[in-house]
Amino acid sequence: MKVLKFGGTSVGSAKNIQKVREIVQSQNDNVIVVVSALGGVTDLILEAAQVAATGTDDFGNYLKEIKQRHSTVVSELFNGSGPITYIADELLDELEQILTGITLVGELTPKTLDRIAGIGERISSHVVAQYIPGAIREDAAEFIKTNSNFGKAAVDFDETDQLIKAKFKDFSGVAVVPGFIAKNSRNEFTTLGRGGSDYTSAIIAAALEVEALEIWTDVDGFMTADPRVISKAYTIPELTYSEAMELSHFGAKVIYPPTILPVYQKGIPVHIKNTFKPENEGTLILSSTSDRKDRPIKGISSISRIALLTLQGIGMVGVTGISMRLFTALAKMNVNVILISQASSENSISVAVDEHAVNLAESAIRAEFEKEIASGQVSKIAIENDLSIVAIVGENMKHTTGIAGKLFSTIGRNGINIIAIAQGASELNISWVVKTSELRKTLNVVHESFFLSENVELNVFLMGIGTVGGNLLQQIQKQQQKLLDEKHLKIKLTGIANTKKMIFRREGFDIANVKETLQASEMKSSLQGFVEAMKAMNIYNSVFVDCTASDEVASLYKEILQSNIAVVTANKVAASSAYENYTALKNIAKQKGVKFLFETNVGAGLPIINTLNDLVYSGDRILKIEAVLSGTLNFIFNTISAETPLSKTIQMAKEQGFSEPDPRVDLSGVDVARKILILAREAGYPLEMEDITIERFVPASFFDGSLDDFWKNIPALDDEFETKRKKLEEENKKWRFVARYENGKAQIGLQVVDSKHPFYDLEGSNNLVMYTTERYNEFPMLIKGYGAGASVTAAGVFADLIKVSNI
Ligand SMILES: NC(=O)c1ccc[n+]([C@@H]2O[C@H](COP(=O)([O-])OP(=O)(O)OC[C@H]3O[C@@H](n4cnc5c(N)ncnc54)[C@H](O)[C@@H]3O)[C@@H](O)[C@H]2O)c1
Ligand SMILES: N[C@@H](CCO)C(=O)O
Repeated sequence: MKVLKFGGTSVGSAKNIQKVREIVQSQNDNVIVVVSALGGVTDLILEAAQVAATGTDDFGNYLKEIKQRHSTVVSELFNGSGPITYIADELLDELEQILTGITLVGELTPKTLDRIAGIGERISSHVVAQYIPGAIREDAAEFIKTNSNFGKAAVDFDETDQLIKAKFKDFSGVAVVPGFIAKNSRNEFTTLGRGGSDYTSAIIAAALEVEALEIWTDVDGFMTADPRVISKAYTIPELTYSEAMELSHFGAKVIYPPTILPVYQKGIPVHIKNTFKPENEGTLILSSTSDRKDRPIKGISSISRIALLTLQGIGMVGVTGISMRLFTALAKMNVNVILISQASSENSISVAVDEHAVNLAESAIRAEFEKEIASGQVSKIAIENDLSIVAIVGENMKHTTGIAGKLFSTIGRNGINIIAIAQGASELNISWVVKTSELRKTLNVVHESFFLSENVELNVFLMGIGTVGGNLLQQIQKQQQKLLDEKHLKIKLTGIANTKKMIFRREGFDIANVKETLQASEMKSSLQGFVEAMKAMNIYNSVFVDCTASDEVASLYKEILQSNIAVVTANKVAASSAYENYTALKNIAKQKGVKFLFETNVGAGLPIINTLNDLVYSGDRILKIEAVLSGTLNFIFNTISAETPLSKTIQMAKEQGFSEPDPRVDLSGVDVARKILILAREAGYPLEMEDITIERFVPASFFDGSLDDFWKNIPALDDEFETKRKKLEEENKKWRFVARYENGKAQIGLQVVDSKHPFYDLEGSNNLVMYTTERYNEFPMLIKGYGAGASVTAAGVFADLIKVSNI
């Protein structure tokens, strides 16, 4: 035998009741069907009663709607005829009479309310019983017996179990039973509390020790998190009774928590199923589950509209009875305590309560501790509003180390402040309090970090869509699906700006037409505006990508990192700024637990900085760096010829995307100076730009004036360079612009190399770096390859981005 319970939505319309019939008829077993009232009817009855209690007869509108709901369903299912019409009318007349009575006396007692609260179930059970061929209706009030705590009566299990067993002793077929209602020993109607139909079904299931209890509802079962917040939330296939209980308490309103106890005691499996998608597996609740041990967390639940009350005072330390008095005071006022946190110092106790109860709770505590407040033993009763409680639940957390560590470091890394924490020794649940404004981010972060989300999300805010930024967009677009399919990494472009416009979208932009979207945007670009928008969006796993060459943009990193947003940058300005600023950025990143990555600052996509870091972190010491670090200059010296003069090669380097937006930065040696400075710093040497000796090969006068002046004047150097070039060619030598670091000193300049020199054969825009280290001593380590260009640089930025995601 099985017990099937159908909720309000499942019996909410004629169409839905047809589905219920299909489900019941598809069972190859005897079934007891427990039903709720038609969706929304119980609320209407309760509201009508409240209105009636004001002494007016304004309940008419509610009554009309209640009657309308039932008559629509009855007429659609039974063509408006048959015995059901009389039964429904009779019960609705009973409701009307009692509501009229309430109006006359102008008072509503809990007992009277219970007299009518279950009328919806009484009607719906008749409707369903008559609609399923061969089904009989049984009245729950005859066999579920309670005390007289109207509104939430306690079940007398001894009597109830006996009555249920007697009632269904030789039962076969289909019986339909109203949920929620019961009677006391005086034969008066009582109710089992809201959500009580679940409870009814569990009481019957437990008494008869049935094979299974199925709760049919309008969702697919317990989800890993609230699907309205986490789009990636999915149905949890199996839960233990304790896990289901915890998740229900913390806001997952799939099942009414007391339901669990009777079935848990008898070890009866509970299956949560969706009436509207019966083919889905749903959630199975059992004594022990067969799920994966590598996922210690089953689900995340949350409750909003929480207030935290903190009772504080040095005078509380070591004094017994404080907690007892606190909780007794709250209990007396019927204030439900949702979370408790007390530090071992005992100088404060925090309790989380429903926001609506906070004033009541505060006055109860003030009254209780009046004397201690007056004497200063209790120094403060602090109240914080607009909070939420989040809880992770999972039996596999027990004795698994590192969960709390991972949880709180992930939350911290995303800049979310934790206000209070509670974990019971059962290790089944860790709960913590955050500001409600941080709730969405918290749920996302936790869902993702415990692999409850199938995909890791990376939210990208890109500034600058020129040569590198533009190419990066193309690469992300091309690779997006593959990363999602194979690496479960979802890269979302959530913000983008050029110098004119900026746009933001939490759900991410379609990269295929993001440039058009940006152009059509009305939002003017503003640096501070961009940062403020990122902060306001407050999305977890956010990364700011700088593909500009701007000083102003680089000056934003501090604030960005401080907001727990990672920074990936192709722009060398920050890492080559004052040493103090460079270290400050690194420290903020470290302190906040977010990444600050700039691999493309040296050698474009070549792994020059990462390799250096690996050497240093593994205990090697960098003794000497010799390198060709300018793609532009190497290209120029490889391209210059009798037909292609210096000025032309500079233009070509610009056109091919090798040079800086302003090529004077390359020609002046500034770009290379920045690079050797960054390498020296990453090698552990605190160098400043002034410490670098720069030997220029283009006279300073060419860098005075505007960029236009530069382009106009530069051909004046062509002849001189051609003469020198010819001579070099005859000697079979080449120019290389070389950077060197050794013994705390760095210098850069033009060098003539012969064919034996390792830099001689460095083609095109290639770069080459030689690290002489303690380990790579006799034969230095060499890294060589394209040192500039849109696609390789964008690829390097992309690689840094992927590193941020930690996949
Ligand atoms: N091109 C390369 O081979 C290469 C290699 C390594 C590193 N880099 C670095 O990458 C960065 C970009 O280089 P690029 O070649 O793409 O230059 P680019 O001139 O093609 O693109 C830079 C873009 O940034 C935009 N920009 C500038 N200031 C801005 C602001 N305040 N707000 C929004 N957008 C702004 C510009 O409008 C431009 O579109 C530079 O820092 C450069 O040093 C380039
Ligand atoms: N302008 C730079 C780009 C790479 O950093 C170069 O030519 O090397």
